[in-house]
Amino acid sequence: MTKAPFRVLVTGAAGQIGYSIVLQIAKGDVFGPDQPVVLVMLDIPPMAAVLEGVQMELIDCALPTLAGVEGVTNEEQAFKDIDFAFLVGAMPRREGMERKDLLAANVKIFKSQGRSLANFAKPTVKVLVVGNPANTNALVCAKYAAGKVPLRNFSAMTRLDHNRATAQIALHANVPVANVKNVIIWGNHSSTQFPDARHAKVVKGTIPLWPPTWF
Ligand SMILES: NC(=O)C1=CN([C@@H]2O[C@H](COP(=O)(O)OP(=O)(O)OC[C@H]3O[C@@H](n4cnc5c(N)ncnc54)[C@H](O)[C@@H]3O)[C@@H](O)[C@H]2O)C=CC1
Ligand SMILES: O=C([O-])CC(=O)C(=O)O
Repeated sequence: MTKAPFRVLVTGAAGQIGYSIVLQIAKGDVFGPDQPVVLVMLDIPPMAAVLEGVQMELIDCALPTLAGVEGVTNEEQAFKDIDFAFLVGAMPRREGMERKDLLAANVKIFKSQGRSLANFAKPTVKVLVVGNPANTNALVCAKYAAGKVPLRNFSAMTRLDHNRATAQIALHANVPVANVKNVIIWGNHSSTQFPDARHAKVVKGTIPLWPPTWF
């Protein structure tokens, strides 16, 4: 591979989501089969041994797109010269909680990581915030990285809401999900989210099928 590797950070790499996305990034599903990546995985110090296990598993896969894999527990090393950041590491909801109930625990993580983006990352870094409440954390992170990393480089992961709405329409209409188009999601990745199916297009065989009777 002739391209220079991207340095890609995944935080919370020892957790549920982090563990499932690192392989997809490492094997070329995200940046393409001819783009090498150096994967940098950050977690908190008590998770160092788990992180080392994840690192060993990735090395054992002998993936041609994986130019290097580092497991670290401090932000300076993690954010140094990165091109992309997947900010997953944060507390998840427990029973009875709303995503906004995670603010107290999680906002401080994204303040600190915003500062680390400003201090250590490439100014061209692109950042996807997954840790909840994702939209608020993305805003906090962007605010603390301001002056170094432009606001437009930050996204919050709300795609899941769009996928869920599309999949539910497909289930109700009894069609493959590929037959559902133009679903829109408004609002936050929270209880204020609004799946908007008014402009959706659903096709069964060759027959347009919208709105169905149950809508
Ligand atoms: N935006 C979205 O669509 C979704 C967001 N989420 C959110 O993603 C986050 C992670 O979820 P899971 O992987 O299921 O949780 P998890 O608890 O399995 O993993 C979280 C990991 O983050 C680590 N961590 C905690 N503080 C950290 C810090 N300061 N720096 C680096 N790592 C840190 C933990 O040690 C743990 O390994 C949660 O906030 C969850 O609510 C979950 C699903 C969908
Ligand atoms: O529900 C949660 O807490 C995790 C999440 O964001 C989702 O699955 O949409």
